[in-house]
Amino acid sequence: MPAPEPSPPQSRLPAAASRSGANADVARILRGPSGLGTAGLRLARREEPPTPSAAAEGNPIPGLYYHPVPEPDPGRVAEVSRRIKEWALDEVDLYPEEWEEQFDGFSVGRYMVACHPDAPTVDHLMLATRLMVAENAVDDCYCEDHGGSPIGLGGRLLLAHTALDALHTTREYQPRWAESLHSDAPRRAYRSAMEYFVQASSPSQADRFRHDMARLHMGYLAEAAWVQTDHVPEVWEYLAMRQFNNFRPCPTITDSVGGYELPADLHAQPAMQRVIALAGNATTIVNDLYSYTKELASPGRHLNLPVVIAEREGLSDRDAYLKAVEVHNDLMHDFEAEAAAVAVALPGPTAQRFLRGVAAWVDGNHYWHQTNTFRYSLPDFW
Ligand SMILES: CC(C)=CCC/C(C)=C(\C)COP(=O)(O)OP(=O)(O)O
Ligand SMILES: [Mg+2]
Repeated sequence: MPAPEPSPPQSRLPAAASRSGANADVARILRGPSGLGTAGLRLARREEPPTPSAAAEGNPIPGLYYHPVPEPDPGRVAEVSRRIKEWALDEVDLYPEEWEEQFDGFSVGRYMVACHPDAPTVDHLMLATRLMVAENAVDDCYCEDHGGSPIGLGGRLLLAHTALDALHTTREYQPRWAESLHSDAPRRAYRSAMEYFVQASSPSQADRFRHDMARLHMGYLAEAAWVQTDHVPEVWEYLAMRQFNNFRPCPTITDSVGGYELPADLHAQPAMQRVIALAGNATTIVNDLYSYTKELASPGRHLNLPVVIAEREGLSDRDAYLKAVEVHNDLMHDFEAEAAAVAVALPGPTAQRFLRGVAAWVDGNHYWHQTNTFRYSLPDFW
């Protein structure tokens, strides 16, 4: 007899936000209350309503479900940008001069200020910014654009992971490991960014981050294995890989960056885990859609959702891209419905703030992808 099919994990919490008719609840819970006297309950630091800024460059993908954000505070962006460059050059010797334009074009200051509107200080924003830069250094130098390769990736990633999750070994071997953490830019960046993060977060928040980074590294390895064997996975298999090769480690530090802690037992609730996974998946498919033309232009076949749908489902490039937009939109709607249900089931202020922080990260991530015209451009499908 065939084994029963596992059912998809569903929230056991009250269905407070079924898709129809719940938009107002979702908006209130994820973006904060509106109305007289409620400004202090919202995440955004400034008083302006969250309307898209006239200054925002780049066009949103037609038909994409997303929420515009206010233009990130220019004073904060300038200060984070200044400090992150100082860290990259003076503390971790991150890149050679030739890469400066790309470092600047990445606009990590604008990215992190947009994603963390409730960070109490620039020091808090720097925690996220250093980690974001370090994560991209590992992706670029080990996996992709700047000398990366699937060959030998497992060994490189594992050793870099020890910059986040220390090696505990004998006196004889400990010094060689400690030295190794200074031996290339990705390891220097991971080590330093993690040191700052550990100092500012609780042991449980640091461990949550290590776990999310192990997930990320596992995702990189699956992608690399498929590249090595020129394998195009089925669409659901691709989505499984991309759930790990995913932005998840960024929204899940929203509480550390906000200067508070979501207790481990609330973070571990299956319904909260589902919300986090859906948010991470939606943000990562946003990357697949905005980086589509960049990845088409890169050497070899770069797997992303539209490419996999076209290949596996026999659709034209355009139809596959439009289907990928629908997949993203479904993930976003599910994220919002499940987050609203969790907010009802866990009504304490910390869980609510964490959920709003994750939603703010989702919206800021879309903003950054849309407006980063240095890095991304849309295909000509409309
Ligand atoms: C910041 C972070 C945790 C990144 C991990 C995974 C990752 C690099 C992405 C989700 C971005 O995807 P991709 O490698 O396709 O990036 P680009 O399209 O090259 O911007
Ligand atoms: Mg991409």
